[in-house]
Amino acid sequence: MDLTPLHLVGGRDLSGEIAIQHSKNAALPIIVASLLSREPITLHGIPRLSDVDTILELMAHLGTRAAWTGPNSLTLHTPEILSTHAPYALVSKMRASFIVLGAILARAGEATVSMPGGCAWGPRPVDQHVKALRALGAHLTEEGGDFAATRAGSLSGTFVFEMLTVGGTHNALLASVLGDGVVTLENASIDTDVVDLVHFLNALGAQIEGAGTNTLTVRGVPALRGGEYTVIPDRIEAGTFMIAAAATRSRLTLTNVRPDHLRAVSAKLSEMGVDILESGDSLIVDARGRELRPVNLTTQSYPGFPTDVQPQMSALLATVPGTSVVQDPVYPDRLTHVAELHRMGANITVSGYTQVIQGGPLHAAPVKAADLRAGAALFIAAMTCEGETVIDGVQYLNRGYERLAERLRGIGVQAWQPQPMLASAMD
Ligand SMILES: CC(=O)N[C@H]1[C@@H](OP(=O)(O)OP(=O)(O)OC[C@H]2O[C@@H](n3ccc(=O)[nH]c3=O)[C@H](O)[C@@H]2O)O[C@H](CO)[C@@H](O)[C@@H]1O
Ligand SMILES: C=C(OP(=O)(O)O)C(=O)O
Repeated sequence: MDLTPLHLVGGRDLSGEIAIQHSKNAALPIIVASLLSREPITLHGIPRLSDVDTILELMAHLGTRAAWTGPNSLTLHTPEILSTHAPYALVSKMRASFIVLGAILARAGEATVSMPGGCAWGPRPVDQHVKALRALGAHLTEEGGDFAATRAGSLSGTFVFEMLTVGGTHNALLASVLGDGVVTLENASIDTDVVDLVHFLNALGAQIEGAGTNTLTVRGVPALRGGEYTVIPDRIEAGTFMIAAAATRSRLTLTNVRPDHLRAVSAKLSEMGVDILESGDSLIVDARGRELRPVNLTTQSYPGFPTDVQPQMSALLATVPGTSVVQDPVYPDRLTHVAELHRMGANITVSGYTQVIQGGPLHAAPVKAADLRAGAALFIAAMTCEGETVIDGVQYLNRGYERLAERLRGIGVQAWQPQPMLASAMD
């Protein structure tokens, strides 16, 4: 994937239509869940992202044969688990890979998985993953940076999560699907990515009830069959482009969206004065000629305002005259966008997990993304500036946004990644 910096000249309206990719954060656990079946599985709507390449590298190590059978269609087949060890070099690249623990444990009866690394914005504990698996009967030890898990028989029993955790719910579900026990997960996440994972697993023959509620009941089954499944649209990418339309005071049509997954973002943009029109699986965002109002927001688990859209919203609010207050208690240190937005003239004061934002015009500057959604905040800010912004750290954008420069050009943004000159061409 192209790692050269993203150049963007802003100050122009967005226009037309953008087809939103399918969900990265639903696709990754579904790809991992394919480990539970010995039979081939075809997935549609898999975004071509570096995170997908990373998880496939780990899966290849575990024994999965993967083949792209269409631009966004992937066939996965794991007839045997060849290794029950997910090493540091592969797990540390991406936190989502930690859920292979539950999947390998279910399929092979034992698993050793390296602790996931912390993220650019701070610690992200996995204590709930570990407590859940232990409460359901797995034996877990921690040594040398690895978690080693074994199970004597099928997992069973009840676990009550201490907070809503998407990854923790994924891991506990994956560990519980095979066998003959009954597992009840209480205070489970109702996130769209958990619901999509349950729909996928049930399509392969799992027996999970309660998707979309806080209580999930898993009745173990002896095996999962193969099958075909299409992943849901990416609500975080959709939220990003809705905010981009608002920031540039444009009218933009988003296709391949689930408007019902975007209600918290839509409500905040409406409160600011943006018109949002839902029509089937499309959404029209219209901010033309609007004087947007500042707002306050606090992130929450789904269906609340998503932390994954907080940096983008902070960038938008940095352009809206008046005072906005943004709080991110889900990830209190998710603030790497702030210093970079300062370079573009933003007035943001941070205290704990609270940003107090005094909006006003921004200006182009060289900036660097230190994580995925901070990168999105920067390209949104750049769209509002006359002049050329150069965004470094494109490897983070490649984690979550498919063919970004090309798709930005499709909606009227001047965006490009200059190709480095080959040595031979410079002779
Ligand atoms: C690949 C993927 O899908 N990533 C998403 C997933 O991450 P991830 O699944 O890692 O996030 P969680 O839902 O687990 O985290 C929610 C909150 O619970 C806390 N927590 C979580 C687990 C745990 O064992 N102990 C604990 O304290 C976290 O610190 C956080 O404050 O959901 C996050 C919250 O919507 C999103 O920002 C990420 O983009
Ligand atoms: C934070 C994200 O992903 P991850 O949990 O993999 O870091 C994200 O998608 O915004």
